[in-house]
Amino acid sequence: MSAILWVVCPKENAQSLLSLIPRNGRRRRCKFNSRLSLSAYSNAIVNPSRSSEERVYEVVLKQAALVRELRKESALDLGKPIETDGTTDWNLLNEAYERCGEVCAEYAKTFYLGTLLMTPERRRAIWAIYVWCRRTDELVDGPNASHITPKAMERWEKRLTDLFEGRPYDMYDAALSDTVSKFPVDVQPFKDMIEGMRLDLRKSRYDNFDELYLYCYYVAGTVGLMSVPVMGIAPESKASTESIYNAALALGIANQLTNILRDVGEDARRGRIYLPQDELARSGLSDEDIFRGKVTDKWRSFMKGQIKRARMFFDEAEKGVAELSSASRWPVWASLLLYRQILDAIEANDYNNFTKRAYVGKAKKLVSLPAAYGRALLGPSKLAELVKR
Ligand SMILES: CC(C)=CCC/C(C)=C/CC/C(C)=C/CC/C(C)=C/COP(=O)(O)OP(=O)(O)O
Repeated sequence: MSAILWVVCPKENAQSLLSLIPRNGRRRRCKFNSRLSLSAYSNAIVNPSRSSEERVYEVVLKQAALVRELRKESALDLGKPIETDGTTDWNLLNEAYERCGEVCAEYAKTFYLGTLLMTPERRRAIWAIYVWCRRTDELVDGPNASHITPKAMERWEKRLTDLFEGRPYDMYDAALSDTVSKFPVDVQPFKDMIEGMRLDLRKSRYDNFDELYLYCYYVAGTVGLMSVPVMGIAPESKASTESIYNAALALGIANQLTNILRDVGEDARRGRIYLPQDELARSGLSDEDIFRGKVTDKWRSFMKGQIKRARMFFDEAEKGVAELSSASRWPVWASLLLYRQILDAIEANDYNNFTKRAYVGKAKKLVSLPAAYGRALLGPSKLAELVKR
C-alpha cells in the first residue's frame, strides 16, 4: 500500500494519506502473536520506540483474552451478571446505582437516554462506569483541578485497585465494585484512563497523530474496552473477541477525535491544542493560526483531512456493533449515529470550530433513533462467519 502511494503522489502526501488509514486488527495481527503477556505490555509502555498503536493493541489483546475463554466454554451472553454471595446490602447498593444514574442524567443527557434502552442490569453497570470516568475527568478538568497533585492521582489509583478488590471507599465506588464483580471487566483500561489524565496535566501539544492516538485511547478508547463486557457479545456471534474489542476501541477513538474537532476554539482558549503538530505544519498552519481563530482555505483543507480520519474510525467501529448482544445494539448505534453527525455539523458550519459550536439538533436526534433501531435489528452478520476465532 505504501509503495503504491509513494509512486502516485509526493512523499509527504503519501505519509499523510497513510496516517489517515486506521490500522485494523488484521494488519496489526501480523506483528503480534497470542503469547503477549502483561509483562510485555508493561515493557511496551516504557519503551518509547514502539508506536502508540502497538501499545494499545496489546491492551486490546489482553482484554479480549479475558472474555474469549468464557465465550468458548459456555457460549455465555456476557452481559448476564454472575451470582453473588448473599452478604450484600441490596438497599444501599440500589441507592448507590440510582445515584450513579442521577449523575449520568445530569451530566450526559443523550448518553443517559441511550442507557435507558438497555436492560436494567447493564444500564446501572454502565452508569457506575460512567460516574467513575466522570469523577476521574473532574480531577483534572473540574473546579479543584489546579490543586491536583501527583500524590492525589496516586490516591485515586489506590482507590481504584481497592474497589476492584471489593473494598469500595464511597457509594459510587460501591456501585462500580459491584459491577466489576458481576461482569468480566478488567482494571487495566481504568488505570490507563488515570494515566491519560496525568498526561493531560503535563502535555498541551501533540507532535503527531501517534501521540494524539495514545491520548485518545487513554481518555476514550478505554471506555470502549470497559463497556464491551457489560454490553455483552451476542451468543450467536462468530466474530473474534479481539475484532469486537477493536471496534469498541475505534468507537472511543472516533468519539474523542470528534470531540476534539468540535472543541478546537474552546480548547485553544485554555491554551490547549489537541491536533497533530506535524500535520498542522504540513498544511501551513501554526499555533498562532489556531489562537487567531480565522477560517481560511488552509484551515478548511486541514479540517477535511481530520474529519475524514475520524469518519474512518467510525467506519471501523460499525463493523463490531452487530456482534454485540441484541439489547445493546440500539443504544450503541444511536450514540454512534448521533456523535458522527457532529462531524457533519462542523462541515455545515463551514469548518468554523473556533467560535461556533457544532451540535446535532433535536429533530435530527429524533430521526436517528428509529434509524439506529433499524440497524440494531441486524445481528451478527454472515460476513463475520468468515472471520476465524
Ligand atoms: C462498537 C462496539 C463493539 C462497542 C461499543 C463500545 C462503546 C460504548 C464505545 C464508546 C466509548 C465512549 C462513549 C467513549 C467516550 C467518548 C467521548 C468523547 C465522550 C464525550 O464525553 P463528554 O465530554 O461528556 O461529551 P459531550 O461534551 O459531547 O457531552
